[in-house]
Amino acid sequence: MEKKYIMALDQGTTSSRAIIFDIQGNIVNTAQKEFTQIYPQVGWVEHNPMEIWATQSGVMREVLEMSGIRPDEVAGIGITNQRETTIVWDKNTGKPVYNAIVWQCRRTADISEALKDKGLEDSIREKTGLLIDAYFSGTKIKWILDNVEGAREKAESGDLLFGTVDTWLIWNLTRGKVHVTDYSNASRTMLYNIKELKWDDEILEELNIPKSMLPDVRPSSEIYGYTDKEMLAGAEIPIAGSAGDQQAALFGQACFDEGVAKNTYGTGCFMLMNTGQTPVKSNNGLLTTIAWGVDGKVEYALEGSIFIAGASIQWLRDELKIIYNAKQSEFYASSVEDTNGVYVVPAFTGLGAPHWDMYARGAIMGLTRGANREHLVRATLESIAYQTKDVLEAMQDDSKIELKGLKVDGGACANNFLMQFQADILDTEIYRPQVIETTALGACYLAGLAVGFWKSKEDIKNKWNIDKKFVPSMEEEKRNQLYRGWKKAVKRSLQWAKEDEEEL
Ligand SMILES: Nc1ncnc2c1ncn2[C@@H]1O[C@H](COP(=O)(O)OP(=O)(O)O)[C@@H](O)[C@H]1O
Ligand SMILES: O=P(O)(O)OC[C@H](O)CO
Repeated sequence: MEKKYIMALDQGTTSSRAIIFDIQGNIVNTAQKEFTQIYPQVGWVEHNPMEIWATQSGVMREVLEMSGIRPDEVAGIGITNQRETTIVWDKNTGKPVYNAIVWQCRRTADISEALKDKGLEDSIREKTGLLIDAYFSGTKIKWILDNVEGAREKAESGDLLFGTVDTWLIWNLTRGKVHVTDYSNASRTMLYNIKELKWDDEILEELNIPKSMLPDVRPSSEIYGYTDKEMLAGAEIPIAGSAGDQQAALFGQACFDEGVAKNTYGTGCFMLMNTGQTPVKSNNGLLTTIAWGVDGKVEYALEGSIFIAGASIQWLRDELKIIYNAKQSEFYASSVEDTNGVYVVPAFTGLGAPHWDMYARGAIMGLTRGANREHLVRATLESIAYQTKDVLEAMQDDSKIELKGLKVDGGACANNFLMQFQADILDTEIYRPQVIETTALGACYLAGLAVGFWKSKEDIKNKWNIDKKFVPSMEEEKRNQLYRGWKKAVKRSLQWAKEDEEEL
């Protein structure tokens, strides 16, 4: 049977998606299913790994059926995933010993603080490129081993496996035959030495994590294994690519050259800049991370992680109930000339880059008697653009590269008001591609390269097509004045929860 398609499995924080692409890199069909978010305590976030697998394998079958495509027409599967989220399972039964601890979960803040108190910040940064934070997988594994009955003994006797979501999916797709991850996902565990390309024995010892639990780390584009025969009507499809979702988006945006960056506007916002084969150390609160391992070499990126972006629009919809859907935010924001002096700082789960303040909390500043719904909606959208500016300034300073333009993707980049305001406040052109599902596209390209569906990165670069360019048109004085107001508002939100605790 002629191989005409590549399938991307995009396992995100709120939903599992399967997308089929043709040889032009166009989307043929998509199937998507949301799954349960579990909040056992304030600040804790979990997913059920079996539900992750059930939804992901379900949409994989569904997208084939709805498109009338036979599994043996698919040349390869590429995987991309929410990063850092931690799953530990028993290799004999295939059953997780605990729920997946999600990247947003703050339960290991104290384990992280303890590492900082021991003065390990510099060495961990040097080796892993990361700051010590509950965000990453390392402390989450330790929590499971310390808190789930019998887990440590089983781990020490070699019966437990750890994986980020890519690893969990590959293990299940191959029915337990393959236990691997790719460089980009390994670089988010806080256990992996991104320069020497190996699991770090000292950090493992510090966190008391047996090395036998860890997956093999492999390039982002190669055949790891094949789907089990019983899964898709006897077809054995090569699982041929894998990358964390933000790195996959960088690849899908064809940011292959040094100094080229993208920003993904989803639940959070993640800006990554390709820094080539050099890991650039940040002096401004950015992360150094592996972009991918492709063509026999590993490339790096600088990353600014913003925890709340599109999620603030969900907050307007679900909590404040002042919009019916995300799209409506554009209409309200455009119906007023400005925010009437209102600023929203959506620090609902603290602030990520470049502030890294676990104790910051959300704030609405500058309210006056005339402030209305439209102003609040506009201020919330503007906050996404301001947070991006904070990150971009840090990135330019670290890389010494002045960005000439920024490629964008993710659900919220469909908002034209937001994109124009972003161009204005950055004073930089914004390029929105025709395919904004770049995360899945990146996974598809990585798999396609491994199975020879596409020949080279050049081949892929030529497929990048623009939908719309946003050109800055704001006066410098106004831009500076608006941004000063934002900085003032952020200052007021920092350390809020901590002071509160002290007062109590
Ligand atoms: N037109 C819009 N304007 C503003 N925000 C939007 C718009 N459409 C979607 N969003 C936001 O984008 C997010 C969904 O984007 P998506 O890329 O699917 O995110 P994720 O992969 O993180 O789940 C949601 O938080 C939603 O509120
Ligand atoms: O699933 P997303 O799009 O919210 O992305 C989550 C990131 O990978 C977290 O680091």
